[in-house]
Amino acid sequence: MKPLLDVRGLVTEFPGPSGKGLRAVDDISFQLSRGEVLGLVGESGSGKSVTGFSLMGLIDKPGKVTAGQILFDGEDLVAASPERRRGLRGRRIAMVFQDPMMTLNPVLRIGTQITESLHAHERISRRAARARAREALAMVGIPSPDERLDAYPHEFSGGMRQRVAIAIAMLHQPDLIIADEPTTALDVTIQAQIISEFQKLTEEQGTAVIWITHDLAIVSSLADRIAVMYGGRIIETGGIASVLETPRHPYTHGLIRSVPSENSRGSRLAQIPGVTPSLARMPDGCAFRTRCKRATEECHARPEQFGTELSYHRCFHPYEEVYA
Ligand SMILES: Nc1ncnc2c1ncn2[C@@H]1O[C@H](COP(=O)(O)OP(=O)(O)OP(=O)(O)O)[C@@H](O)[C@H]1O
Repeated sequence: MKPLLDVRGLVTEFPGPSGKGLRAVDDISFQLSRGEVLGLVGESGSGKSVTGFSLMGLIDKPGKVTAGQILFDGEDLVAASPERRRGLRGRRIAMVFQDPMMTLNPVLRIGTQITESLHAHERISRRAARARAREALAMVGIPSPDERLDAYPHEFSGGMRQRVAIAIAMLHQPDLIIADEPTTALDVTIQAQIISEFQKLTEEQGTAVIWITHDLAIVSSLADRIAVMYGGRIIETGGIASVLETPRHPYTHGLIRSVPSENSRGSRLAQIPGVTPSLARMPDGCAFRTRCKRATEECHARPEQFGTELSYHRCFHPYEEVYA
C-alpha cells in the first residue's frame, strides 16, 4: 500500500557565515504509513525540529528546502504552491509545538480561536462551530468546556493550554500530526496524562504521528518505529524494539546508554559525552566519527545507506566490532 508520507532525499539549508548553505537537514529519507507513529530522536541540534518544520512548509526565509521530495498521499509538497500548503496545514497535517503559545493567540478567547480554525477549512454555521469547539475541549479533558470557551489562554495552566493546542490540532481529524516535544515543558505527571490521552485520541482517529523528542522512554512507550538523527542525517532507523534492543550505530548505542540529564521538569534529555560539531564544522564522511571511539580511516568516506529503506544504518563497522 502507498505510504501516507514518503520523504525522499530531503535537504533543508540555512545560509552559513561564508554564504555557503549549511545543511540542517541533510538528505533524509523515510516513510510513514497511515496510523503509524514514528519517534524522531537525537541530541539537541540534530535537525529534528527543522525536519518537522520542513514537512509543515514552515521554514522561515532565508532557510529553504533545497532538494528532495515530500510525497504526502502521493502529492509532492516541495513542489506545491504556498496556497496549497496553507490549505493542507491544520486540516490534513497539523503540528503541536513544545510551547502551546505557538498555536494560541494570547488576545483571543479560546472558543473564538477554535471556531476560527473551523471556519478556515469548513463551511459551518456559528452555532455548529461553537458546539464543535465545546466537543473539542471535552475530548482533550478540559473540565467545564462550555465556560472555558470564553477564557483567554493565560487563564489556563500550562498543561491545559497544551491540551487546547492538541484539540486544535485534532479538530479536522488530520492524517498526520507532527508533535515537537509537546510535553517537555510540563511536569512529569502532567506529561504522562497528556501523552496517554494524545495516544488514545490519535489511535481512535487513525492519525499518523511523528513524535519529536529527546526522551527515549517516551518513544519506547508510544512509537512503532524510530529514526535517529545526528548532524541533520538519519543515521539509523527501524522498528522500535529492534533499534532500542540492538542498536546498529554507535551513536544510537551511546544515546541509549547515556545517563539522561533531566531538565527542571523531569524530562530526560539525551546527550552523550563529547561536543556536537556545529553545522559549519560537521565532518565529512560519517558525521559522528569525531566523537566515536571506533572511528577508523574508512569513516572519512560518507557511508552509503544500506539495508532496506525501513531498516538501515550507516556505520561501516560490523555490529560485533562496534560492541566488542
Ligand atoms: N532559523 C535558523 N537559522 C539558522 N540555523 C538554524 C535555524 N533553525 C535551526 N537552525 C540550525 O539547524 C540545526 C538543527 O536545529 P533543530 O532545531 O532542528 O535541532 P533539534 O534536533 O530540534 O534540537 P532541539 O532538540 O534542541 O530542539 C541547528 O544547528 C540549528 O542551529
